Amino acid sequence: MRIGVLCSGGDSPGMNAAIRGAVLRGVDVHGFEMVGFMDGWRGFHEGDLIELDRTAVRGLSPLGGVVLGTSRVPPFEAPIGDDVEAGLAPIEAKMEQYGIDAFMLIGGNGTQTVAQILSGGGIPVIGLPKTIDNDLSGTDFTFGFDTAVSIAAEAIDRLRTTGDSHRRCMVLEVMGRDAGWIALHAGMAGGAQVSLIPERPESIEQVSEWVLSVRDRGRSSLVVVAEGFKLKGGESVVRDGLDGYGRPRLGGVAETLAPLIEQHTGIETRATVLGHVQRGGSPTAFDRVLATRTGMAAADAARSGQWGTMAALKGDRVEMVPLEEAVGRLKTVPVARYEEVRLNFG
Ligand SMILES: Nc1ncnc2c1ncn2[C@@H]1O[C@H](COP(=O)(O)OP(=O)(O)OP(=O)(O)O)[C@@H](O)[C@H]1O
Ligand SMILES: O=P(O)(O)OC[C@H]1O[C@](O)(CO)[C@@H](O)[C@@H]1O
Ligand SMILES: [Mg+2]
Repeated sequence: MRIGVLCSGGDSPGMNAAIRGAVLRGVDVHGFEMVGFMDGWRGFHEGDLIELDRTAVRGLSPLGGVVLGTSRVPPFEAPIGDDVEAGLAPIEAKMEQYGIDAFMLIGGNGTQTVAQILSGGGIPVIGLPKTIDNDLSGTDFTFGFDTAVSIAAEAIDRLRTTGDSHRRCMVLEVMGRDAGWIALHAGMAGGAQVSLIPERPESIEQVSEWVLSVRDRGRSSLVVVAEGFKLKGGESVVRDGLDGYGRPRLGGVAETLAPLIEQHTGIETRATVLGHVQRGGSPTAFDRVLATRTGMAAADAARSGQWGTMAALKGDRVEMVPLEEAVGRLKTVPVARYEEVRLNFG
């Protein structure tokens, strides 16, 4: 069997370790041939691919980013309509040209949606979940999330000392387009006084009240905010331009929030946007292990013909779940998880 590996969506620390895990198990143990398409579907469309063998994946586990590259280039020339067979014909023709029998698709919700479309059309595919946002359903944690949280928690620690020295309120913006997992976990790890998430709008009056109560206790506030957070009655803060998939680019909510907090509290406030720093660099040991196990489980699933599934973390086990479990709805922060931290805001 010859398997094509392809990454799409934003990168996520651990993708290299996942590729290595899949190749070590797939090529060396199961005797597959494996190839990697460069820059996601671009490489597939243009025939830009490399052989993946033990040498190709040497030393990859600690490396951030992804050696194959990733992109949001669309897989299909046009939206797949009712005639799925016709819609997938160009992909099947290319698979034949490259001698590919199956895919391993590494990506988030969008990528796994594509995996499901391919699988629905009879193309053998296995999904490997990644996203720093941890918003993919069907799995407990995605690799990359732990790394992003560690980086964000360190940023909180650092902002804290300068904020305390100047008696300022510091606002840190982290990623999280639709789900506030990074803000929630980094805020908890760093002891943030307020964590704001996309799932739960708050009013500026409420945020200011928390910041003032911290000041009244003689402390300075650290507010962590997910990029997708909206003030009550407000909209997401967007930057100019669209991402590769045509969605507005988020970012800048901290810069909107900081002057408002300053205005409402009279406390000097500064904003920091952590941005892509939280997606870069070496994965944590946790993410390396999770990613390697994900890759190995995907190779085992290919060996046993479990197509149309995704390698998911369930408790301490990596199990194959149907792609339907992963797509369709995002894994957002449950109300109870937010409420338990909100009780201590301020
Ligand atoms: N419903 C869909 N139909 C066709 N193609 C899709 C669909 N959803 C996503 N895609 C394609 O898959 C690519 C990857 O999806 P997306 O950009 O959402 O990244 P992702 O895998 O969800 O990762 P991230 O966590 O970075 O969002 C998109 O850029 C797009 O080309
Ligand atoms: O700048 P890019 O690569 O489009 O990605 C930004 C997006 O990626 C994500 O981290 C998801 O991977 C979102 O939280 C964020 O909006
Ligand atoms: Mg997505």
